[in-house]
Amino acid sequence: MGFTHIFDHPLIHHKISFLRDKTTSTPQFRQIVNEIAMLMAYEISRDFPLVTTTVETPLATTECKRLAERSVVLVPILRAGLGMLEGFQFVLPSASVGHIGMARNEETLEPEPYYHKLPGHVTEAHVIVLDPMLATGGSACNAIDFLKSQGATDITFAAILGTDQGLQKVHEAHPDVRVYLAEKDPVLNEHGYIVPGLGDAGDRIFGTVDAD
Ligand SMILES: O=P(O)(O)OC[C@H]1O[C@H](OP(=O)(O)OP(=O)(O)O)[C@H](O)[C@@H]1O
Ligand SMILES: O=c1cc[nH]c(=O)[nH]1
Ligand SMILES: [Mg+2]
Repeated sequence: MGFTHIFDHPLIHHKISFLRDKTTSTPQFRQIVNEIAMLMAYEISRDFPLVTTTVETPLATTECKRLAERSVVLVPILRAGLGMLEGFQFVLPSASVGHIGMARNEETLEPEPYYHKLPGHVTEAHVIVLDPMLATGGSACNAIDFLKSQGATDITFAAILGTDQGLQKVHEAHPDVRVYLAEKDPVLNEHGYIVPGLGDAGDRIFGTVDAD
């Protein structure tokens, strides 16, 4: 089994309770998704490598530690993954951003990719894939397959809610990929939705709950 980290932190539990609440408005939902993303970024970056640099303070010359340039690429899976992007960028402002567009077919639950744009240095960087929902794991695996086909070797997947089914699928296909979940839920329903979950993350982030 690959690496899984499930957060157990009061701030994260508190914030997720508002995401689950069906009365939470779209602006609030979007704000809270980004707040959780920011907290996740803090933990995910715990082991990031540092380079030494020389800095002139107002008083002296000193050696400091900084993250290497171009060392992180954030890859939100459209649409819902975009909801986590600002939170990660707040903590990692120098990270480049790649995009993968993917929509799950509502009948088959199979992911259908429709767009991709990645920076060239995805091959050397630590790639963090963002998507609030890890349900069957199909979208995550498809995105990771694509990233590896483009030369990515160092990949982390960050989701707010996930299931055992999704985790198992990712770890079986990609045992080298680290998975971070803010919380884990017990089941998927017959439509592939996480239960109790929070509904359709993309629709709640972008205000399209009433779309066709
Ligand atoms: O683990 P899976 O079973 O593949 O399901 C998870 C996927 O479903 C949702 O996207 P959706 O297809 O609703 O697209 P959207 O982000 O445009 O709403 C979610 O954001 C994941 O990408
Ligand atoms: O519960 C779910 C499952 C997949 N995608 C979502 O947005 N929500
Ligand atoms: Mg959706």
